[in-house]
Amino acid sequence: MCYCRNMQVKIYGLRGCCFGIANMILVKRMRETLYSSLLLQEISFFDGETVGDLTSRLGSDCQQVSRVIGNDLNLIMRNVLQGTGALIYLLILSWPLGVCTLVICSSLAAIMTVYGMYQKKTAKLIQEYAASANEVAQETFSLMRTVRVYGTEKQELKRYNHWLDKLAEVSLRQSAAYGVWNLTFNTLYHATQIIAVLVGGMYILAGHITAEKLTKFILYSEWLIYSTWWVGDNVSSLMQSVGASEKVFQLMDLLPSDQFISEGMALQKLQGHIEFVNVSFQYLSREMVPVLQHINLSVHPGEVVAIVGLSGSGKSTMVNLLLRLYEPTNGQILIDGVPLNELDTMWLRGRIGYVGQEPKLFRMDISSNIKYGCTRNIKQEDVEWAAKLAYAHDFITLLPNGYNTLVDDDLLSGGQKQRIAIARAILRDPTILILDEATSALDAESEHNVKGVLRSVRSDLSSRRTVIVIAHRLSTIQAADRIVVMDGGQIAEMGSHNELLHKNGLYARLTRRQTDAVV
Ligand SMILES: Nc1ncnc2c1ncn2[C@@H]1O[C@H](COP(=O)(O)OP(=O)(O)OP(=O)(O)O)[C@@H](O)[C@H]1O
Repeated sequence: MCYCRNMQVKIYGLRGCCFGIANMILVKRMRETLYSSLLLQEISFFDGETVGDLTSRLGSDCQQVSRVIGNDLNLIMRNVLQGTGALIYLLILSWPLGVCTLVICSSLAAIMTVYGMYQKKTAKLIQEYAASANEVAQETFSLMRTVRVYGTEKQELKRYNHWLDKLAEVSLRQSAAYGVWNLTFNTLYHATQIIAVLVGGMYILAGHITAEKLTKFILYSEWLIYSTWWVGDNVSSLMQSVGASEKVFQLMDLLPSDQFISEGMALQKLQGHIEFVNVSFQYLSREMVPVLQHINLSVHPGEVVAIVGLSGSGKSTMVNLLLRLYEPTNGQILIDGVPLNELDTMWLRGRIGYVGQEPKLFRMDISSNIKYGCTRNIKQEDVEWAAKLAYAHDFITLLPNGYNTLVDDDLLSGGQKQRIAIARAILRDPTILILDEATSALDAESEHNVKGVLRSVRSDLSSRRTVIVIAHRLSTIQAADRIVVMDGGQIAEMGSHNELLHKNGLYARLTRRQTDAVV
């Protein structure tokens, strides 16, 4: 008895250690999860997930993992040890009574296994429904203006309630299962006591055991059955945690991309020659739909190439492949004659400037947003120089704290955000510049001026930069050296503005439609 108590004290000490370790593991896991998410082999993992879902998982699922280690494992270990000690002692006291108790505990263990599996399933459902409800709430808040304008408040509330109802239903089932589990435990617990008193009483009358031994037996059998209950309770909680954390484990199991583990080649100087050689591609989430088919394109150093085409024809996907956010399914992309996957990705990305369709800014001050990702030593004058060239300096100086103003969602207009993103690209002084509808929110005059700046300004004046520009407003790309017209994931036409007009194909048709629309 005394030995068992000592053991209990030591195990309590173990619990403290487990909690300490668990907290360290929690922080480490959260860091690792974010890190592995950023270095994922396949960026498509995020395509089916909303950012909100992932961020909530990052916090709550990691906490679940930590709870498993800090609490459940520790309690399971403690109760298994206590239960085993009690069982050995019971068998020594009276083996027939010990075997009876063991049979009852085994039944309890079988029931708790089934219950544990059920808990795992419901925990997964609860996590999924809670994430879906979160997603609706997050979406509604971020699209508040659209909801108000279209008067869909009740509709959104209904959508949210749908997931909450599902959540309530599963939670109710979970509580009912817990009730049944407790009832079973109590029945078996009392059955043990009744058996012990009845059989034990008969044994005393027959003179096989003493009353003192029977009292000890009842106490130890109580200990054994409670240990079994605790193990069951903690196993089911462990299953619950495992079920809820499945997504995080899945994320941790993914391998980091080759781009980050293998050291690629860094060229002495990047010329900016880009070649797409028979490139085909489809997204993992829609494997049956070919997005790009047999693309062959060579962009010379210093050339300005515009990519145009109908919505969904694969223009942005070409850029995504060039930025190595995805790997081509077939064919390869060469930069200065070297396959993209043999180049040092970080080195290459440091020489590429990219301005996307709807630039999102970080919650940092304007200066930091302009300097973002620039590895050179940047002075405030450089930041202002880039902002002036991007026609952003004037509106920045009118902000309450100028370049130190913190950017939040509603502070800047779409065009202003684009100018900041353009200033960021100018400051990097890239050899290859990619503009994906980068000036769509600018007025015509600013767009014209900014484009001129983007093409010409290079600190190394001896070289021009290679520019790939995606645009829907065809009037803005007429001066490009070459225009590539995309249709259904293939290159339909290629040539200068005048050549394509003479061809009287898709480009000429698109140009006519835009001119008609203006008239
Ligand atoms: N992450 C993704 N997962 C699955 N399919 C995608 C993904 N991104 C794009 N697609 C699909 O790939 C096709 C090409 O998309 P892409 O964005 O490259 O077209 P785009 O020509 O740039 O269109 P837009 O001019 O409207 O920007 C579309 O059918 C689109 O639905």
